[in-house]
Amino acid sequence: MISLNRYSVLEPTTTRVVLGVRKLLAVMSSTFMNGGGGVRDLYGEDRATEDQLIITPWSFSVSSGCTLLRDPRYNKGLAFTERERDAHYLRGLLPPAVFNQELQEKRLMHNLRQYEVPLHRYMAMMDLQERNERLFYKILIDNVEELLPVVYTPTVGEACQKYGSIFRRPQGLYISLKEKGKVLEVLKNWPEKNIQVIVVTDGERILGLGDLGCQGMGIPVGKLSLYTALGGVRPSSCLPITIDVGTNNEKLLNDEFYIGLRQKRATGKEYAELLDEFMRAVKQNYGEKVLIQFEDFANHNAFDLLAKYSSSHLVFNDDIQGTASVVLAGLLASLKLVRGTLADHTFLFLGAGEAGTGIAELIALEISKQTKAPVEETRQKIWLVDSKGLIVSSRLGSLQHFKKPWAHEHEPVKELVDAIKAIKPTVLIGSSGVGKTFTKEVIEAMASLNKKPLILALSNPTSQSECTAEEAYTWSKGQAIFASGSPFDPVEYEGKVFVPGQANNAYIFPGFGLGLIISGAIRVRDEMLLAASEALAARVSQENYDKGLIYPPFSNIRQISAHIAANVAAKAYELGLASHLPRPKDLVKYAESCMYSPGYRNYR
Ligand SMILES: NC(=O)C1=CN([C@@H]2O[C@H](COP(=O)(O)OP(=O)(O)OC[C@H]3O[C@@H](n4cnc5c(N)ncnc54)[C@H](OP(=O)(O)O)[C@@H]3O)[C@@H](O)[C@H]2O)C=CC1
Ligand SMILES: CC(=O)C(=O)O
Ligand SMILES: [Mg+2]
Repeated sequence: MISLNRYSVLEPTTTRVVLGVRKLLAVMSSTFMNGGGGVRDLYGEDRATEDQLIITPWSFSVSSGCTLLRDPRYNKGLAFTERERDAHYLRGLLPPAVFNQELQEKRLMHNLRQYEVPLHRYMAMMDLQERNERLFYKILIDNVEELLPVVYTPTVGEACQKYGSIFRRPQGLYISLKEKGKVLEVLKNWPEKNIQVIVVTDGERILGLGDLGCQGMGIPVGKLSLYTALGGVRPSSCLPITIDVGTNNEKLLNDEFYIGLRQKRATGKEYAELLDEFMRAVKQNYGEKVLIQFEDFANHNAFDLLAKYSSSHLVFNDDIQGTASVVLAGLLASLKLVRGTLADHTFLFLGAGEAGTGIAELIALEISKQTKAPVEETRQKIWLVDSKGLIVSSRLGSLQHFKKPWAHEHEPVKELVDAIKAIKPTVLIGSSGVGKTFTKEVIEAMASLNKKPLILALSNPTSQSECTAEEAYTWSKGQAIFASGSPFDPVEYEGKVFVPGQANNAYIFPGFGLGLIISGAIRVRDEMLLAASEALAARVSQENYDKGLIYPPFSNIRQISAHIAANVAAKAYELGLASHLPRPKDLVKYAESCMYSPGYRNYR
């Protein structure tokens, strides 16, 4: 198998065929000139580059034998055929049996199900990803509903909390303050050159678990595995990154197994400079069309980073924009169950941060689009409560900028339940990161005001959910339409089975990103988020509605992602932001055809 290896690790015993010296030197020099920019000398032959250092000498080699078995991208384990075992020097390195991929999948799923501790399943999945990438994605795609809670929320939250203890092999790129001034060089250490999506965190707001510093790496790794499994983006073009500027988490700072910088978080100029260097280096190394997804930054940085880079880079904040799009989709779908239009509803949020205000703004934009009323007017039916109570105009002077548009005229209200009584919302959305805040009194208040209250408990992981599915259905006496950020099992209440939906941005970002990639989009616009919501809402079937669901099951997610991608791409073409021309006629088919397929390939 031809793979790109570091020149320094080439050994005659592990690499049987090395390309000719001339070609090797040429490849070594290729594209890896120092990033002064300007000169694109692929083979290090121009006078203009003769004084530049080769930062990373790469070489092509042909993997066989143990090297092949240890290369997760090409390893097939026991699925190597007799012919492949002969041709690739594998004889004796594998036991005699040949298992096809389906049998491997069956065996692995059987083994995974033996683990009773979710974290052990997570670790087994990560081991598989590092051992046999195609098998990892095949079992994730084929068993998505069972494995999503393992590689994603809630288990990924626990994995991040214990990342230092369970750390085996590094996944993704770590860029810390130590690398300030050298970020481009760090990017060049990553072996893949054709990167299409980067998910980056600084670890400060990991799910609802707070500051986990460098251990937040589990989130970009998990999100990108969903980009591939759910959205079909090739794993080789995905790059997880953690920016380590320290942590204010004392527990981690005192933990001997903590893997990050042992210092308090850098802020202000020092933080901004590292982030800016990173953003410039990404564009320089991967070009204009690489998608940078910001994930789990604290809100005091998240809004500013998005605003600062949205006009110069292809950036997307999943917590603000992806969450908004998924919730709007659920609301649009719910109109089949509660009737009326979006404009007929009144919305109350517990939590006015990235998720809360992001969702609020997209709802306001959609109502404005539907009714032609100005967005300043459509915001009036949307209310938010933060840790200090209802956001009202008398608080304007002390509010963060992203809360100001929601400061409506009203007397101050401290408690959520009192806000419900005063505002009389039809929809209650939890985005506070604080568990158990939708108390019995809260749910009962919603049920007393509405025949079918819509209750979304978005906070992750499960421990931070505002209420459980069982609480929502029982306390509302079966009236609630309920969905949550982390999954809950179906609930039986008075002889009826209620199936809760999962309102999680995982429905949106994989298809959204694919849509940007296939159209060659260069910027993200709100209209694309609305297009994604509409595509997702349209995938909810009558059968789903009959069960009280406002989201389709994840089992169809690849098809759903293709429709989301097609709608997003169509919008990119319409807005003149697409660069892949001509526009494919059938965007759904085109999106499907671009999706990564994890089946093993035959080796000659
Ligand atoms: N389901 C999904 O797809 C997604 C879920 N989430 C989840 O949403 C949660 C919040 O994320 P995010 O918006 O980014 O976080 P932020 O930190 O940006 O916002 C949290 C908000 O909750 C408020 N808050 C905190 N404690 C309380 C309380 N006791 N009562 C009322 N309000 C409170 C904060 O108030 P103040 O401003 O006063 O501090 C702040 O406004 C997390 O758990 C995250 O996992 C996030 C993205 C996607
Ligand atoms: C789902 C997600 O992005 C979050 O909880 O932060
Ligand atoms: Mg997130």
